[in-house]
Amino acid sequence: ENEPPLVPYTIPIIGHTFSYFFNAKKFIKECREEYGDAFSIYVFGNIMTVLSNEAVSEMFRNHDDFDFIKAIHEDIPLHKFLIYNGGMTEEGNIFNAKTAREQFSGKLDINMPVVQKYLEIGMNKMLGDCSVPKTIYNAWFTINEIIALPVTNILVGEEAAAHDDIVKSFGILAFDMGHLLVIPPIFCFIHQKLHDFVATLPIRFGYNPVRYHRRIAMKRLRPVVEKRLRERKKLGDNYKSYNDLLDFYMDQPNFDYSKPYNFHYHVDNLFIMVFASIHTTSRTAAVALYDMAARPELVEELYEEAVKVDKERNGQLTVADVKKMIKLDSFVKETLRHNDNITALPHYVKPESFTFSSGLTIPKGRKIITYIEDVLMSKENYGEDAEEFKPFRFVDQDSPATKVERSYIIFGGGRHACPGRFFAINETKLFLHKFILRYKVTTQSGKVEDKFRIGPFALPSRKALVFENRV
Ligand code: HEM
Repeated sequence: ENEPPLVPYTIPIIGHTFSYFFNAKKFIKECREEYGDAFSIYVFGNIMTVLSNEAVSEMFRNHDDFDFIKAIHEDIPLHKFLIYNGGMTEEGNIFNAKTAREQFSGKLDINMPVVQKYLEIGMNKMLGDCSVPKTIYNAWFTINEIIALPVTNILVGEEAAAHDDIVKSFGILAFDMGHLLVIPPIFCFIHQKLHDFVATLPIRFGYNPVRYHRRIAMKRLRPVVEKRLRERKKLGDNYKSYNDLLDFYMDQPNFDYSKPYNFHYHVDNLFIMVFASIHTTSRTAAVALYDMAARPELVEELYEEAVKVDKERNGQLTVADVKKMIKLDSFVKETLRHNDNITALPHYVKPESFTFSSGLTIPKGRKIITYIEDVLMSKENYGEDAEEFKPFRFVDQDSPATKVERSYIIFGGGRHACPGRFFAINETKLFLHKFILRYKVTTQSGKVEDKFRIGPFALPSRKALVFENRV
């Protein structure tokens, strides 16, 4: 009773699947105009409730009533790959959130010099000298390799991260798992369990992308852990902690290297952080480059700001200096706002039912998804020109890219809003800062490139970017 309206459909079983998958922008917009903040559609054999504006804020305020983990496992069966820690669990997620908050975002002063040093090394390696212009298709992969280097250093320390294989492995881990996401849930038309069966078929035939990555991680991390255990024993209280996640895991009360598979458990936890931290930030940095590439006037303004901040510090920036880059911050926020996903953040209803303040009720087990485009492009919050790309929209607005607001849900909202966002934004800004000082980038076509679309979701464009040294 009193459920959000179910949008009518004509073809049984198929329902709205085609409109949602091939024409999501128009279809969801029309539904929203007709049915308001909450409505249900029938896709891939299931009813899904789409939420916007106030209904989204209510969902974030009552986050404990909504299950994100079940929705993630449905798309990527992490629990089947990460066999030693069970993938993402509620308990594990509390620990991962604490890890991101304390070890990444909470230690920016210590982490940023590491990021700075290795971004420069990564850029040298992957882009290097562009006195002869370099054309790169699908630049996300290149940016991802650059970003993987500083993050791997923060995850496992300089000694292990000196090995190219572990950096490469951490960089591509999320892409390897992402391949499985491409299996569309067509079998859900028959039954959800059939989809689960098909999605996990590669594993049944022995394909587990994590196995290869685990082998590399074990090979590179074991000698470092063993060395540190010896140091800990010898130095006792005088042991000087290393500033990396590996040492943090070694400090945990449940770390016991002598116990079989205990280290595997911690490596699986590490993989979740790899998954959460590299792919997300490299995607943001890549989209920002594509956004910059067709807007030369924007780059020149950012360049002026970059030179000013850089001169004051002779190239060695502190967190306070990164904060001073207000134009860059605004640009990064605008890039994130224009991420072009139509829907995002699927969750499942946990209690018997959930009732919104509007009186609409959804039952236990219902899948919900936010109409993120509507929230991020809301005229009410961003004005009449909400849909325009205005890079300096947030300058002097007391609205940094990290600030979670009801109209800016790129990092989620409420108690479970992304705890890694301070690290992510600082790292992205540092990447762009170093990049702008050294290079110029243009799209090969000379126009703004559209993102690469998979149904309602958007990924960085795969079109060519041309990189040149700044003279
Ligand atoms: C631009 C980059 C990033 C974006 C867009 C992003 C986005 C998000 C979003 C939307 C959520 C909330 C999911 C929900 O509502 O249930 C989230 C949660 C989370 N993110 Fe991020 N994230 C980014 C970077 C990072 C980084 C760098 C880390 C780790 C250092 C990280 C770690 C986490 C963790 C652990 C959670 C779960 C928090 C919880 O459930 O309490 N994220 N992220």
